[in-house]
Amino acid sequence: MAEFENKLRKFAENLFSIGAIKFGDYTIKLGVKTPIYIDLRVIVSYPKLIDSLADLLVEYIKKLPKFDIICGVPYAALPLAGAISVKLNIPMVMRRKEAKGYGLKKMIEGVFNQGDRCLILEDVVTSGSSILETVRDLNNVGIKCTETVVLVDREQGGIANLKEQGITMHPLLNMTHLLNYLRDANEIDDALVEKVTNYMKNTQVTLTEIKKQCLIDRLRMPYSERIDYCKNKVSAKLFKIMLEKKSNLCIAADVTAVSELLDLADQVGPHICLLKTHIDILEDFTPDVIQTLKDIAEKHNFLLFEDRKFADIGKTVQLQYNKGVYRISSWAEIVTAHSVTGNGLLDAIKGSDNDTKGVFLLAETSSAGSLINGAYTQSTIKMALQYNELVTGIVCQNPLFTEHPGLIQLTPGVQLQAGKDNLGQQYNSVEVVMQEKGADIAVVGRGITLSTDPAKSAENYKKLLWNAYLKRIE
Ligand SMILES: O=c1ccn([C@@H]2O[C@H](COP(=O)(O)O)[C@@H](O)[C@H]2O)c(=O)[nH]1
Repeated sequence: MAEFENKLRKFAENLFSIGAIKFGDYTIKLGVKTPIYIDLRVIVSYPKLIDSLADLLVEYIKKLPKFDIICGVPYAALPLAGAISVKLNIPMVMRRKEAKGYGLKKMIEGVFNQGDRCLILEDVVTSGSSILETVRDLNNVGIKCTETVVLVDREQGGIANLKEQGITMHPLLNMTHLLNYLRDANEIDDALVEKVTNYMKNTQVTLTEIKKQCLIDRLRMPYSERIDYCKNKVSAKLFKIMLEKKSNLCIAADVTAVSELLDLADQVGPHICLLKTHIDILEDFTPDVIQTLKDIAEKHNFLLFEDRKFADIGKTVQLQYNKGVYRISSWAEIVTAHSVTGNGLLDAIKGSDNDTKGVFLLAETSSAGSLINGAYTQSTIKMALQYNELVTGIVCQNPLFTEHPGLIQLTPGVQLQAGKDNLGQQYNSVEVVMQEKGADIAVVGRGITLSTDPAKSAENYKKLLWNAYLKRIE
């Protein structure tokens, strides 16, 4: 025991001597001011220190509940997590910090199994928010987290905040120990110890504050809470319809006869929040179809959504949207657009008002061999955020923009079972799109339109999708 404490003292003194502990006026995460700053990122320059610290941690960790994998909170804890992983021969996973919000990039790198128990390693804890962000991303891929080992606990609320979220923190050192050890070693005086101790007592960070500033994850938020984040009026309206009808089902009404379209709309109407059309595939389209369609939409309380996938220069899109036989802007509350031609296209759709218009931007497609890459996806999300008063959401296949609960993820390529058609369309099951792929609304076409009883089939999809959503936010 005394021997272990001596090692901790030595560790504290070493940290001070390499400049990892600084006294002065600093600002840390969440805008908190501090008279002591601990920056363990410098330890990468001291391999022997990493080695001896890893030995100390291994000794400490052996007393904790068993775990299957280890994850260091980026970045300071990563080299230590690596060293411990090697010493204990326990695999490590890494949480990508920079991948947030774009591309097909996985948030968690490494090999793991669903249900694996993960020990989280963190360098310094103030409020616990970085650990909770890591836990969120690990939980999202099915990894369980209940324990975290922390090198230094600043004693500003971290332990309690983590406990509230079901995580037990095991600090190697806390601030009180650290200050005492440094004073015993004549590195700091009593006045400084008192100053830092008072500061810690007066600057406790609560879980509510953390949740307000970070930890936003649309995948875990109920639709009802996301309405307040919507900048586009149509998104808010859509969320309200979804909640009223308990439906996150969009039908892809890809039929070629007007009578079929109207019949289908009336049959599936009670079960959908959106009816998606490709209006130009109707062989007998006449403008009066639109009024009938609008009446059905009103009767069953769903929105009309033309999947036009605009992709031209702004001027042409303006004409395509407002003119021609289809006069899309006069009836479709939502349209789709590619981001490929840039802002002009959205300016064209926006026109002079955007209160009643919504756009889903395509950031990924469900088709095999798509040429869209991560950079394009990322730029599309940026564009969506820039035009957030017009953009309802994003069409994509992966859980992107999780920190933007006001945007809706629309995911096509959904059937009861995973599969594909003979022209490159790829399907995921309801559970996969809702629980793994981040869909808020699933688009189902032939899964319903080709069934013998579309109304029944739509009702079934509606229930499955809604239950999958409820499970996701549990
Ligand atoms: O990436 C995309 C974008 C749009 N779609 C459209 O969704 C439906 C899917 O119909 P299924 O019959 O369920 O395959 C269709 O209207 C597509 O144009 C998509 O599939 N993938």
